[in-house]
Amino acid sequence: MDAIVKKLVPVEGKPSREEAEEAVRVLLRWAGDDPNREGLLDTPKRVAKAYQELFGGYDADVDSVLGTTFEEVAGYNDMVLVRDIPFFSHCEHHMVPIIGKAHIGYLPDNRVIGLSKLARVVDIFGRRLQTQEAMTAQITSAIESALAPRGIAVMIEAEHMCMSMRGVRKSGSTTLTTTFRGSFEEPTEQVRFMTMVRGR
Ligand SMILES: Nc1nc2c(ncn2[C@@H]2O[C@H](COP(=O)(O)OP(=O)(O)OP(=O)(O)O)[C@@H](O)[C@H]2O)c(=O)[nH]1
Ligand SMILES: [Zn+2]
Repeated sequence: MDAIVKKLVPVEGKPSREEAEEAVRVLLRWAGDDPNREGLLDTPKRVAKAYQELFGGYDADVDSVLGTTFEEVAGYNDMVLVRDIPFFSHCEHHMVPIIGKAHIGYLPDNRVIGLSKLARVVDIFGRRLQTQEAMTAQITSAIESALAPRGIAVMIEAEHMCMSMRGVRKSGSTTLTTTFRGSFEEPTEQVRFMTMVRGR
């Protein structure tokens, strides 16, 4: 797996908690408020803590999450699809939320992975600053590298708050991204994937 997919280590080291809180105070002033008023006194501390959760994907180790695979599935070798995996991410351009769902399908090669692990991978990459394209590719590469399936398909549909709340202000528009690798490069497999994603 390439470096971007693996655990990321900040190049210049992490700032201290105090530095992070001071940065929040600067942004509060930039927004036009007074960081010293009562309601905002604890906000820098809360924001620093929230960032640890919202961006916890930088500290996560994808390889260890995807480490457990198993073969004993009675010869099952057809598509496994986990659809509608909800996620929250943040766009790397504006640092505002991306809200979406991921659908992950793969064709096993005599080996499967725990279903929850697919959702965990979405969380790891979601909890980083992202573009939707990169997140789609990273999820695909991580699973492909851990499981070596015959094929993998990943689709993400998401609303970007940077397009809804600000800028062009088009709320409700959805962006779709897909990657199809291995057997899913065949159009018939792509149709089967899409039919299963959309079917209810
Ligand atoms: N391709 C891609 N673009 C994204 C994603 N998230 C946000 N963007 C876009 O990133 C672009 C950044 O454009 P810039 O012109 O540098 O920034 P900006 O002036 O804030 O752009 P506006 O959003 O148009 O106001 C915008 O068009 C966003 O819609 C994403 O996941 N993928
Ligand atoms: Zn954005």
